[in-house]
Amino acid sequence: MIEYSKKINDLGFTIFELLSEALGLNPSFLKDFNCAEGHIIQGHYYPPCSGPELTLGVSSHTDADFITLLLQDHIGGLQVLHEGQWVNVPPVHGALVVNIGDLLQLITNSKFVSVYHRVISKNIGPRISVVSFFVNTPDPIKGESKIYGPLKELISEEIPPIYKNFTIKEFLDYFYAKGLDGNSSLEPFKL
Ligand SMILES: O=C(O)CCC(=O)C(=O)O
Ligand SMILES: [Fe+2]
Repeated sequence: MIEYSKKINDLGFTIFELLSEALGLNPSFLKDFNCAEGHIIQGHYYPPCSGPELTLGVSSHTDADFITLLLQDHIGGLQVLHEGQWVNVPPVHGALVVNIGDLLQLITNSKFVSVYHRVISKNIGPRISVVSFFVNTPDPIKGESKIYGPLKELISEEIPPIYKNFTIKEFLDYFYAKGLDGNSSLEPFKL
């Protein structure tokens, strides 16, 4: 697990470099902005379900982070919302899914958009997935919480900010209080 975590960390840094370049910024920009500072790894276990049409593995949501790197096994079940339709994300051996999270949407002023996804239930399994969230968390000792908002490099008179400045604590408190209810965590942070 430690080896996996190190590799995912390095991959995350590379993806942040590519995303920074895609935004026309210095490759180290998003990393220097502490986007990869907190790395949370979760293991999910989905037992086989006798009535899969009656429930979901994980309900529709967007991730409350900058990016997510997701490893799913051969069972499948992950779906993304594309043009109003749920589309299967078939498992590809050795491949990771990269999702944009809400925090990247906020700081890029919606240049990158977080993706709604869910996991359907199946009567086969169990299904196992390992999910790595790149997020900045409040300092556990000092309690300090970084302030984020649309990057000044990406806003101008023609492209005004869509979101207000917020602390990571405010954002995460709202996300955890709201739960995965299918609504966007971005609403209260809109200007
Ligand atoms: O298990 C999966 O494939 C996805 C889980 C997920 O979306 C999440 O933990 O945020
Ligand atoms: Fe998710």
